[in-house]
Amino acid sequence: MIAKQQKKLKQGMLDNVMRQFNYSADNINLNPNIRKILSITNNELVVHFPVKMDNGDVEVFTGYRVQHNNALGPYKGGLRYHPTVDIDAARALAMWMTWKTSLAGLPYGGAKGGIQLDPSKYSQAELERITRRFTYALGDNIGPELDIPAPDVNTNPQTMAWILDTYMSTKAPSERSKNMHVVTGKPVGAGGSEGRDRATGYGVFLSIQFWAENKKVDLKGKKYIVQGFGNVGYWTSHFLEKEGAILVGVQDASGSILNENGISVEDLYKHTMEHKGAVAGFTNAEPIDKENFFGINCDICVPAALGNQITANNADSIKAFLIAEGANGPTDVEAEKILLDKGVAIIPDILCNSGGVIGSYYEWLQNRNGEIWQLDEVMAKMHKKLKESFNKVMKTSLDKDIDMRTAAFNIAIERLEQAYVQRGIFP
Ligand SMILES: NC(=O)C1=CN([C@@H]2O[C@H](COP(=O)(O)OP(=O)(O)OC[C@H]3O[C@@H](n4cnc5c(N)ncnc54)[C@H](O)[C@@H]3O)[C@@H](O)[C@H]2O)C=CC1
Ligand SMILES: O=C(O)CCC(=O)C(=O)O
Repeated sequence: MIAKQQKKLKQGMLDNVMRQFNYSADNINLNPNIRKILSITNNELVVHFPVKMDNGDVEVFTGYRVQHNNALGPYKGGLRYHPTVDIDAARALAMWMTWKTSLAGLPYGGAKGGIQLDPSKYSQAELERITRRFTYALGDNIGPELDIPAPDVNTNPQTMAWILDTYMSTKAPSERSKNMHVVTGKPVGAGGSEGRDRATGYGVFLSIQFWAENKKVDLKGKKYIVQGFGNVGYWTSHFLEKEGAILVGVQDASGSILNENGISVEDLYKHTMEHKGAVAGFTNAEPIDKENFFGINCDICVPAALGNQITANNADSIKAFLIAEGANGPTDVEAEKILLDKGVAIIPDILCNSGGVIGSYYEWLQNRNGEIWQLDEVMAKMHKKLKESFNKVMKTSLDKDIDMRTAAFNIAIERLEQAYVQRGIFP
């Protein structure tokens, strides 16, 4: 079952990001030499490392870190713990990171990685040992000015704190404090930044709000569904609810639920905290079949789980007029064609979920400069930065009469092209 799902995600995500890239490269007539460079990853690290389990047995795990491109700055991107993590998934996700950091105007490149495992099968103590061993195995292939990991699916501030602690333990005492920015998304008490916890969801919410302002749509009373109720799904829902939008459906790994009259975001969050993160069993909503989730009657759809969730198989059933991609790569190329033909707008992942890496950048800057910023400062900076990105994408989309994903890719790739040309690699 896992092997089957893995195959589907693996083939889909890399194929998807390459098709998106090539479409945009054709659209901007990208320098063919730069197309060659950007089509392939710079470095790929696969590590196998043994870890002692609670019962005394040893298990060997496989971890990945793919560094796609660093033309604009150090590699940056999350670590995912999931059975579907493999080399192609890491390649695809690393590539999306390069476009995302470029679009956001950050001094970063793109990377991604993780471990192929189902974390629900391991105790907290085992996850700590797995993370520490993985960090040792990565060694100096990560570093505060080289490659800076962050949280992704099934990793969190605690995971980042273990990585930081392990990485620091490999450095001389006098060097340790200089390495605080080797990871972002840390707990605030361990060098993290105020606001990084909500950064991605806040960015998804702001993207929806900017889009709504642009199209003169009032978010109050609009119905929305969310796939994934983890970090991104929860915080997006939190901000949308505050704006008066109504959550009517949620799907996560445990099941799918519906209440056309509205689901309280905070009540559902409380339920998930008491049920190992699962939405299943929430009493103020009814369970529905997994297959019917994307067809729920709503205005806005927020995929905030895994890649390739909206495909040619379900795109036609979508009733929403707006898809805001909280996840990376949730919509495949075939589905996107169907949706655009139907007049559905899509705020693409590399814009929509870029609040996360923008929040990470602020954490990295604070660590690097010995500063501590207040929450309102971080949120205000994030708002300004996201608005700039959003406006650029919207303007390009309207001026050139292209969809928002192509506009976002064009801006991101042109910035990279300019960097290569100005550095004189192709005189
Ligand atoms: N955490 C971050 O800062 C960022 C995350 N993202 C992307 O957002 C997405 C979600 O990430 P997080 O919220 O951080 O992860 P998370 O681990 O906090 O939550 C993941 C959620 O997805 C659900 N899920 C897993 N498999 C599923 C399936 N087959 N069907 C339906 N739901 C499923 C889980 O039950 C959980 O609710 C990922 O695509 C990630 O790459 C993007 C930018 C930044
Ligand atoms: O915060 C970061 O550095 C990257 C987060 C991430 O993995 C993503 O944006 O997909």
